[in-house]
Amino acid sequence: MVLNCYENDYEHMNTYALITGASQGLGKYLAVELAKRKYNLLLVARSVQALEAVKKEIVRTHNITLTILVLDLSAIDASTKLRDFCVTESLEISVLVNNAGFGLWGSFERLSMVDQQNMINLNISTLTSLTYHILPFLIKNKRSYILQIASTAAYQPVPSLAVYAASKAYVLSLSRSLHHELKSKGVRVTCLCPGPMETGFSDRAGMQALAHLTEKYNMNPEIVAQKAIKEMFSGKIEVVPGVMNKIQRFGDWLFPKYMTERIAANLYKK
Ligand SMILES: NC(=O)C1=CN([C@@H]2O[C@H](COP(=O)(O)OP(=O)(O)OC[C@H]3O[C@@H](n4cnc5c(N)ncnc54)[C@H](OP(=O)(O)O)[C@@H]3O)[C@@H](O)[C@H]2O)C=CC1
Ligand SMILES: CC(=O)[C@H](N)C(=O)O
Repeated sequence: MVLNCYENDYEHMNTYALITGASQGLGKYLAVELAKRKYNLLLVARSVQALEAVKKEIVRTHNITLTILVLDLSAIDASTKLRDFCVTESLEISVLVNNAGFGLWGSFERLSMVDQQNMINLNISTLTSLTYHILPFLIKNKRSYILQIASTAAYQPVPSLAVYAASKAYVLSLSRSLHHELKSKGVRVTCLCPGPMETGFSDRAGMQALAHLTEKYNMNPEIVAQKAIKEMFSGKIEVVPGVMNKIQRFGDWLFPKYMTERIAANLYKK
């Protein structure tokens, strides 16, 4: 298998890829793809057991250094704690993957504001502040990469996922701006906009009742991760994996917003 990036160029050897939300789901497979390319890994999530299991699985196959850090990234000081850990451990970071995130399914006024604020803290605030605080590590390298995880939900408002979809629209907008701002500094920014995947997302979002819908369009997160990392190293600004997701993206562009919003409202109605 030909792995793009720099398998013949050992500039990145001994540097780390920092991946948030790597204890399961998409983040775990993104970690595997970077381990294949001989990156050392710093994996961050809340569940120590799940992180330990991922570590055991990866180091069994790949000869890299893998460090885990248990941290609730929805906490306001999480990004500075993570930055301080990287300074204390003298980690050279050349890839940042802001993957940790979750959704909440339900009407805006009925969902808990505390839970929705936590989602904003993780999906928006920590993603932004971690990008800011890790940037100095990335700029030290000749080539570095940032992979931000948004969603196809970024392309249109989704009633019953109102704050979640808005958070992903923010991630997409921020990523596209930073792609241009940071190019001259040797930092390539890519935004991944996947559609539904077979992960723990739906359970956490409380979307079990929509299983008939999500399972119909679910993508394998391992396939999504392979596409995402390949396109990140090729410097692509925006990645929409899967034909159905590309069709949805085209439809969101082509049809009037009111029409696509009504379709989403009916699809995701709780
Ligand atoms: N699955 C899908 O249908 C889609 C998902 N996405 C996006 O993909 C990304 C990955 O989600 P996915 O893999 O699907 O979902 P999962 O729920 O399977 O994984 C989420 C990961 O994030 C971690 N995480 C969640 N909350 C926190 C927190 N407060 N602090 C630290 N880590 C946290 C979890 O670990 P732990 O619980 O141990 O903390 C886990 O490793 C998310 O940003 C999501 O929005 C986008 C489109 C579709
Ligand atoms: C809204 C979804 O079903 C999906 N999890 C996504 O984030 O696009």
